[in-house]
Amino acid sequence: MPETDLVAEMEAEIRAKPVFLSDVNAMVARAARLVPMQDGLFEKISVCNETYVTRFGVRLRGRMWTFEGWRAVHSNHPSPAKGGIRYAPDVGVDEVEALAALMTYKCALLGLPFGGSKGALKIKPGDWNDYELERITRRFAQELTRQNFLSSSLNVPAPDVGTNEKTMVWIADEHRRLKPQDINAEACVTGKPLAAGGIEGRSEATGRGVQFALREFFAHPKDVERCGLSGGLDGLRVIVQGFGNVGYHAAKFLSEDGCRIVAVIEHNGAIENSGGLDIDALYNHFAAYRTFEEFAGGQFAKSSSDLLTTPCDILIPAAREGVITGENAHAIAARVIVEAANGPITFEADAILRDRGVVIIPDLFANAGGVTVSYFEWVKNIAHMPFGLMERRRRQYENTLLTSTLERTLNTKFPDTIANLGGGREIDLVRSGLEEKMRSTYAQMSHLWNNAEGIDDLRTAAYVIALTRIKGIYEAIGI
Ligand SMILES: NC(=O)c1ccc[n+]([C@@H]2O[C@H](COP(=O)([O-])OP(=O)(O)OC[C@H]3O[C@@H](n4cnc5c(N)ncnc54)[C@H](O)[C@@H]3O)[C@@H](O)[C@H]2O)c1
Repeated sequence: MPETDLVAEMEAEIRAKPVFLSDVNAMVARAARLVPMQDGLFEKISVCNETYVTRFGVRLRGRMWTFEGWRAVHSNHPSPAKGGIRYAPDVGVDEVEALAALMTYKCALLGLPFGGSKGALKIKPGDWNDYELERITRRFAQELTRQNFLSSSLNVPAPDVGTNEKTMVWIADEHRRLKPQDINAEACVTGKPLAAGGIEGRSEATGRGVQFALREFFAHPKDVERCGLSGGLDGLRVIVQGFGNVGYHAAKFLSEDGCRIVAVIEHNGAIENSGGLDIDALYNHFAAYRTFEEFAGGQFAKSSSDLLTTPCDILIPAAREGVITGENAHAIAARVIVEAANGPITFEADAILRDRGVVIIPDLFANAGGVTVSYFEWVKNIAHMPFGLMERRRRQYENTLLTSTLERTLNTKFPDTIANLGGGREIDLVRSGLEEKMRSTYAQMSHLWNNAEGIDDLRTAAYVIALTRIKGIYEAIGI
């Protein structure tokens, strides 16, 4: 390509992509003014500790291909650092560092014992078949292991945009081969398939968390009043952008709660139905054709970018960052925006929406279901025991303390039945554990929003809680 074309292309790329990291830092800084800290501590908290960049070659299709990847560790005040790995053709270091920073604040907000990290590989997954993706992923895992950016005690990735449980199990297997002496090697990554060290409910977890986040919001009538809505979720019109892991599960669970999913927006077109889309039928169609075109249950629209501003009650961006900007924020019709994606609203748009009374349920809370269930998976791997079994063992132990002969006999003869009845199945434990985390976290955020001076929105409330916890850790450690 001639050099002038290359420069024009780079300029277009910079214009097209807002500086995501500055948006995140500006939002955190707004909240940091409300958290008293010793001089210089906020700067230490907000910078990214280290970013590893790798360029490695893989021989495929008769030639050498060079791939570029990153793993950023924003913080490791508690270790391991935790955060997904993204495969996308337009990803860059700014995006990875911004996402790593969000992980720090998300884990602190939810009270999970992790620092923040994120990784990415510049690749279009659809250009490669499974065999090729496996070879590329294993090579990436070798680099991360070699540099200590992959390990159960230091740095634990998970799925994100363009990656899934297959990607995770390739990473885990490659790491295990390189570290055969590490009894916890399996816990070097979460989001694995159930048959290979995963946990029930991880693939649905982020969408499930979005559902729980909205349920909690609607369980607080005073909060709901602030955006001009009333009542519950039943019958509300929802638009979802992105129909991948997070968008699909969020749409599915919210339609089960009685919401009408009136539009789903993808990168190559959108589908609308004012009466509500059949999400499972849409999922099957999209899985088969990778487009909504010719789906019988709705009207297809080729141009999808302006659909974010279509009338609805709840808007759920679940694709990429920076989709609601200073340009379209004035025209958003939704009264509630749930940030299922990381960073979908720019700093500028955030201010416009707040002025307009739109309630934003912020990313560090709304999409925390994924990392919360990842935490359960990591604990399960480290403990080398499935949760169902842990629960049964606990009940067997309790049984020895039971006084009634009948209870003792039932517990001994039918331990599975009793464990299942009491929520001993892994999926029940995962769901109830997640629900409890989302409920207690929302209650703290809502309390600050309604009572603390200077906290006028849920995002600031979330960051104030996260920063207060992180500050407490730094002060306790003494550095
Ligand atoms: N997977 C998780 O557990 C998890 C956890 C927390 C946060 N997130 C965040 O949720 C978002 C989505 O992640 P995912 O795991 O669902 O990814 P995914 O790759 O499974 O799905 C993303 C979907 O968005 C679509 N998309 C991309 N650009 C788009 C655009 N401009 N307009 C409309 N659709 C577009 C893609 O075609 C794809 O179907 C990301 O921001 C990610 O960081 C994911």
